[in-house]
Amino acid sequence: MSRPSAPTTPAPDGPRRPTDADADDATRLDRATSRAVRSRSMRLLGSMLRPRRKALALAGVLVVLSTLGQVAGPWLVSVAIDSAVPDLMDGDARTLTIVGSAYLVAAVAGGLCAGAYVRQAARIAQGVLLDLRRRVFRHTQLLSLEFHESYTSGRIISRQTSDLEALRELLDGGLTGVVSSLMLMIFTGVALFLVDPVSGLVLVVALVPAWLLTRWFQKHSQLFYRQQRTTSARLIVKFVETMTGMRAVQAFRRESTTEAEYHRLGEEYRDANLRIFSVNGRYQPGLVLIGNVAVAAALAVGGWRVYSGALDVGVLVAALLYVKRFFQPIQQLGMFYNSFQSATAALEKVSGLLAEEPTVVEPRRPVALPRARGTLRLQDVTFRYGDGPVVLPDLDLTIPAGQTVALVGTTGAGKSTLAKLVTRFYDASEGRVLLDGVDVRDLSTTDLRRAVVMVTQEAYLFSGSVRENIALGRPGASQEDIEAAARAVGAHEFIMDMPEGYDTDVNKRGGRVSSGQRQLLSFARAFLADPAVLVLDEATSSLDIPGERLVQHGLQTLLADRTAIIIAHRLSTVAIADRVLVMEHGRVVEDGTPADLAAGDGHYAALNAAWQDSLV
Ligand SMILES: Nc1ncnc2c1ncn2[C@@H]1O[C@H](COP(=O)(O)OP(=O)(O)OP(=O)(O)O)[C@@H](O)[C@H]1O
Repeated sequence: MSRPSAPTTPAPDGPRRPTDADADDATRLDRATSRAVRSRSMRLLGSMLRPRRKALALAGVLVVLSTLGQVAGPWLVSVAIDSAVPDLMDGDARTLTIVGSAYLVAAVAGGLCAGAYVRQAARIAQGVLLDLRRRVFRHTQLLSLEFHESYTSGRIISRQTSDLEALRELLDGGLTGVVSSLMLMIFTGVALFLVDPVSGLVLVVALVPAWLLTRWFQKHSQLFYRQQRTTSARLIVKFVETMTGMRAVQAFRRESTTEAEYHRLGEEYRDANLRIFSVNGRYQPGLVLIGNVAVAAALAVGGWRVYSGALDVGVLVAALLYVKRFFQPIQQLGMFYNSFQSATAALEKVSGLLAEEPTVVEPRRPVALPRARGTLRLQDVTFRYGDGPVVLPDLDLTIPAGQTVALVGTTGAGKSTLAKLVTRFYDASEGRVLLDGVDVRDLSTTDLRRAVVMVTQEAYLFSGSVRENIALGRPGASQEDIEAAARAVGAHEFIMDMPEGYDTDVNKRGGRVSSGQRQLLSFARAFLADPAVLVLDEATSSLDIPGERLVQHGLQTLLADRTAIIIAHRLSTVAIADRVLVMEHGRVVEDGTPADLAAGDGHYAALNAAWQDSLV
């Protein structure tokens, strides 16, 4: 695992780092957090735009040229009215020809530049989005298990889907429009002051209420947009959780409860949207009104000045056109503000995700361990999840190379936690985990994952063929090696019975495998990986007797010649172990061979007796 190249955010001033979770769950952030979150988003934006400086500069030139083309229009109209038409009346058509041609050239050149600007901006926007999409994916994969166990998959999904979608909406259309609108306003304002400063002053006066209205809108809509994103994320989380847990939902008749919760979240989402429309509904007509009043005022003042001979009619027409044009982009900006707000909130969340750092970090100078033998030592290990209670208190344990250890114990005793420490999905809070005398924190991830392989209970199969799924154990393995691994664990026969043998797609009809077969495939994968240490969380699902025998046989082959830690749920598995560790509240309370412990009068003896009874 390499360090993420995406920018990570140093902790801003303040008691604690604002995490994505904060932005996700709270719609009202305090000032300091809100500022930190915003500057984090800006840094992310900057890091994406910086490499595109040249392309941005070109887009800037194009938008300026296209705006100049547009702004020239009213001025040329004033020249036409005040000079070209009188000249024509005197029999001289040259001025009108020149002004008419200039108008045409400005319109055509402005149009061409506007088109080129839109294409250039789209190229930049699509590049930024692709970049961000890749970063989010890469970064999420790099984050440690601790993050994935606390951050629900629904929330990660909404980062990659609806949040990136909100950014796409802004970048695709909104931002291009915002920039050209702003340009148009600036250039129109300057042009107005140049042709008629008095009308310019009317505009400045009208800007005061427009500014106040915009501030009011910003203040109110910001909160509502954040609510919109939060409620939409909750809706997605609920949906994903329900769909992924469909078996449990149906088995426990939770349909009506989940439906009621989903309905409630849907209503919250609708209400957030309605609140947004309510402020939008006041802001936009308000701006239109201010714009129209400004035009009327400029017309009244200008008309009076024309009457008194202080202003030419052409200049008044140009000034009115400019005032009208000035307010058009403000309305557009108001509309873009919508997608801008969503995108800002989305960027805050995405930047929060990217600011998360892996808790299990790759060593700077790894100790090489190309061929591990498999001696494990947990030296004075204490472990707690985050700030939670101690789960493993001061554990000291040595497992010699080649030994098969079965972990048994009550639920919540810490068996899976121990497995997660040995595989370094988590680091010990205190003490050390050593593999062949080397602290696992000093091993490169490549060496560690080659030496220690974990087979999880769910025996996850990826979409693709059976062959590809087994080959994950050792990428690049030959067909012979894959088959040999499948034969060794007893999976070859059922694979050959599948419609396309090793090429059968595990997700297609006919490729569906039973839970026992799934386990055998994951054994074959682990066999192919050939690790020095195997950590196995045995599936709890009850297999039928032939199924169990098949799995048991495969397991024995898999365990030969390597160190193994098995979280054992079956008596047959414990029986093949060299040693049994009984755990309770994070401590090893019994340690011995299965036979010795069974003969004693401790926990294991009782458990063993219960197992034996269940077989009768
Ligand atoms: N990701 C986690 N975050 C916080 N606490 C956790 C986490 N995973 C487990 N725990 C807690 O740690 C303790 C030990 O859990 P662990 O999963 O290791 O037990 P276990 O012996 O494997 O149980 P089981 O047989 O039910 O799987 C439990 O109290 C559990 O609540």
